[in-house]
Amino acid sequence: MTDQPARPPQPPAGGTASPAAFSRRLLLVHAHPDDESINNGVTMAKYAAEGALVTLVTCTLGEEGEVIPPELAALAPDRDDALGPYRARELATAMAALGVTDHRFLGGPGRYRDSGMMGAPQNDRPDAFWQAPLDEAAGALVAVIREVRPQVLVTYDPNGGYGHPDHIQAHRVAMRGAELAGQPDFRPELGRPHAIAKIYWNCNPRSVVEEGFARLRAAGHSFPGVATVDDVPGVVPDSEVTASLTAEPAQAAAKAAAMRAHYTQIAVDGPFFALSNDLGQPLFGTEHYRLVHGAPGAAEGVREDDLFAGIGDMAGMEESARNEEAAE
Ligand SMILES: CC(=O)N[C@H]1[C@@H](O[C@@H]2[C@H](O)[C@H](O)[C@@H](O)[C@H](O)[C@H]2O)O[C@H](CO)[C@@H](O)[C@@H]1O
Ligand SMILES: [Zn+2]
Repeated sequence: MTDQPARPPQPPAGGTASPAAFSRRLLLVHAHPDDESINNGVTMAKYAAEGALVTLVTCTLGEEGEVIPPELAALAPDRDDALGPYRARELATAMAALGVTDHRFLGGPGRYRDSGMMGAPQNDRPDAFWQAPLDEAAGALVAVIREVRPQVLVTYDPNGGYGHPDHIQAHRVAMRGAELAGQPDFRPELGRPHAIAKIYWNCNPRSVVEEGFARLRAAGHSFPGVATVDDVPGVVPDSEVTASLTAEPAQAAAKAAAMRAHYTQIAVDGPFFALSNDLGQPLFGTEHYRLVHGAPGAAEGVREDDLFAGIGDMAGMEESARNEEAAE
């Protein structure tokens, strides 16, 4: 984008500059602290370094997670139930590693609680994200969308990647929020309507996942076991991938550092990692997407290498909208 500032707008101490100061604005909606780094660490680091506004909305604090380090076992939900605030701090550290300054919890920290894995009794807690009325939760996201006014939204596929209730609900809330944010008659007190130009779902091309496991099996690693292709979220035929972003060395390092920051959830060993199930899996330096809304910015059959591709002509419209806003 030729109108990128020479230096990205610098946020005021302890905060983020106004969204209007950024010509490119990316919004990501995730279920738990750690999902953003696992799925989009390279993407977030790339756009933050390029001066775009990267806004992360995390829907829960991850209160029902397992705890890897034995010395932190007391944080667990069936012990001190103190994992949520701890993971919020892990997330802040991960965001610093990625250079992201705008991260929020949907409805405020603790508004929606981690629902546990599908079928767990925690699914039925009244404060579980899985129980949240869709338009209530989507309304909280509309407030963010109308404030930030992103051109690009990233979230999960309808299965949440792997069927976790919070991931499925995060998908639903993200898609419903994008729909409602553009409707003038939906809660006008939340701000001017905003239509998001492009929406992507996270995915992993099967050939890349299979190659990653071949690397893992061939390499030495420290994990007690190895996951399978089916354990990786969002595996799709290669042909369904419409965008791929490959890390520069700095972004690969930032992603690994961000994943390490989620110390209670992730163990990183070079180009591999494991969750609390101790099953090694590849740490991907290229992140892949399916465009599900908006015009592709590359020719038919050619993968985009930039999620903002094709939005260039939107910049002028956004600029005039900002000028109008400033004149009001
Ligand atoms: C990556 C992700 O979405 N993690 C979730 C998930 O955690 C998994 C869960 O504890 C499972 O029982 C383990 O075998 C697996 O290793 C974990 O990754 O679900 C948690 C509870 O909802 C959630 O807090 C965590 O972020
Ligand atoms: Zn998750």
